[in-house]
Amino acid sequence: MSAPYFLGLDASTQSLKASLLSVNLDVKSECSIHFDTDLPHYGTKGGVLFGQKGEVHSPVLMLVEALDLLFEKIKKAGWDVEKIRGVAAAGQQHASVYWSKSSSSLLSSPDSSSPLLPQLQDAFSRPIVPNWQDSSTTRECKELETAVGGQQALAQITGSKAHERFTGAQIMRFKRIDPSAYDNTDRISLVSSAVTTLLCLDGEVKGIDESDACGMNLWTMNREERGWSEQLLEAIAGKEGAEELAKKLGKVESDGGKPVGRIGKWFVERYGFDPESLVFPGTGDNPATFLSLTLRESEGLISMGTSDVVLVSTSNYYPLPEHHAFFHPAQIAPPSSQDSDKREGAESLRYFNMLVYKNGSLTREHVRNLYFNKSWDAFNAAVEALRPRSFDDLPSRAAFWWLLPDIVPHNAHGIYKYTTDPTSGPYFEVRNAERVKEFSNPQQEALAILESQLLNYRSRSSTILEESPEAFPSTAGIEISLPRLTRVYATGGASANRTILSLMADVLCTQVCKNVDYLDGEWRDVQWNSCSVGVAYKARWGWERTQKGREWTSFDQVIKECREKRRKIRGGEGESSDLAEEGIKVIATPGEGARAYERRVEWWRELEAKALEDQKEDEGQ
Ligand SMILES: Nc1ncnc2c1ncn2[C@@H]1O[C@H](COP(=O)(O)OP(=O)(O)O)[C@@H](O)[C@H]1O
Ligand SMILES: O=C(CO)[C@@H](O)[C@H](O)COP(=O)(O)O
Repeated sequence: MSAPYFLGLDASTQSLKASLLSVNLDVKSECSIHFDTDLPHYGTKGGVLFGQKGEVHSPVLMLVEALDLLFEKIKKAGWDVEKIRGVAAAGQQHASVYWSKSSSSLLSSPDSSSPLLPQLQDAFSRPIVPNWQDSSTTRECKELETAVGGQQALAQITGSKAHERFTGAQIMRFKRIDPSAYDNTDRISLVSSAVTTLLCLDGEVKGIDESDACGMNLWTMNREERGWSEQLLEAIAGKEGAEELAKKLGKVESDGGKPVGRIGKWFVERYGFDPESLVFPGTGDNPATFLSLTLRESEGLISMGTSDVVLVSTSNYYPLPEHHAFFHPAQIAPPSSQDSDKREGAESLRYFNMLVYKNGSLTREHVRNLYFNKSWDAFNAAVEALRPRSFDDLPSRAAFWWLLPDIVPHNAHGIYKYTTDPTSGPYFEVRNAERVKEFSNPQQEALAILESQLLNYRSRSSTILEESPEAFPSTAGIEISLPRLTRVYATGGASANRTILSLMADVLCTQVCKNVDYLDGEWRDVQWNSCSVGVAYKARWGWERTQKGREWTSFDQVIKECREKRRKIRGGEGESSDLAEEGIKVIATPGEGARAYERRVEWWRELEAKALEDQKEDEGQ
């Protein structure tokens, strides 16, 4: 038998992507369908349509048609699909898909001579998929929090306070505005489990993955009684409807490496897939990205795409209203209340925590365009000219650029810039901060936005790590006052910028790494999509566990073994002290400037509080 391949899909807001990986996790090929341009007849912008009162959604049939097009494209590109032994899907988090009562028969044996789109027209009870940008459910969020005793209580149960985009509030609103369509709904999926269902096409709507379920405000994360929260089901569907809602939500997959089926006959007959190819539970886009870098305890991932997302790996459950707590997406977890198996190889529960910022790349781009003639080179030169280089070089300006109302801090909105005088002493410095419209030198604008964003990630990740002893050790002789991430992995478009990554190493006082590939004799930043690759890693892990004697092998172990094999294949070429491990390069380490930033976290926190006070005052006027 030839070496197996693995396939990862990523159904994100703007596109459907696929990555094909070798058995040692080399990315062989990628392709994608872009909703706006490849499927223009749906009229989406950025993959979505905007409705009334904060509604943001996309047509569910667009996802089905995208799947049809994606596999046609894969066929044209000549991918060796017959070698694929494992498949898994990632999907935008929180967004939900509603299956009709006839879905099960429509999903059981589609005709392989025809695409899926015409065959699944009646498979859905709701024509739209509410998108994560939807903000129409403020009323429902309040009701969910009230039902359990407030924000902190809901975060304690489900890992997050109520959020408009989370699925619980979305289902509650759907039931309120269209009760008959809700009644006609047989099952509710997340996007990841809907795509998993479409990969199996065996008549069964597949269970939601437990890590992805944490983005619903419905799943009890408490160690002893992990399961759908009765209290929250009742808040949504009433006492009489709670059981039915639990049925609609179905089973939750708590072992992300256990097959949920085989690739559908439709794929075998139409495209030549091997009928033995296994399908593993799908997961959310963020959990999938988390897997592409195999984070250890207290390490972090900072993704700088359209939005900035900070993920922190922890072994303790630490829910707070400002961030989201999720289960690790690839662990052999102890069984939940829904599981009947025993799991001798179960690991202790692991988590990751997530902070999501709407003001990421687009906001940085805005500052670059405003002051640096749309040039990242000019922006970077300004940062390099002014950045702190010693213990005493304390920043004396801060800029909060909340062009969009942000998620963290909740609803922070506006532009707030301050200068302070470090010689005036800690007590007076922030009190006497001067609010300015612009800094005296435009160079300061570049450094100020980056410092504020990075100090934000430094400050809030340290709060998440308060109970992690690993996060305290000093680094490079720099004395640490707050717990810190022991390593950061950077991904997303802005991670191409070495100046940003170098400043990140100083402000977060830690090593910054990236995924790299060895190509034509040198290590280069990878160009692949972390999310579909991360979920293909999961399929690779799950497949390994189907091999003799490997049933309880952990995800981290399998990835480590694959990396080791790749190193051997490289045969000693490209060995370098910059490699943190195979395929992971250290891009930046904290320099002298870190000593200055280490003294500025508290100062920044006070300035952020001041900016929020000023926002309140401005809005009151
Ligand atoms: N050299 C650079 N420096 C800073 N930001 C950059 C650079 N190159 C690209 N970006 C930013 O990356 C963003 C796109 O990131 P990407 O990860 O592709 O986003 P998404 O996956 O959310 O569409 C752009 O908005 C751009 O501002
Ligand atoms: O809402 C969140 C996380 O809570 C977003 O991170 C979405 O999960 C983003 O999906 P894509 O834009 O990548 O499709």
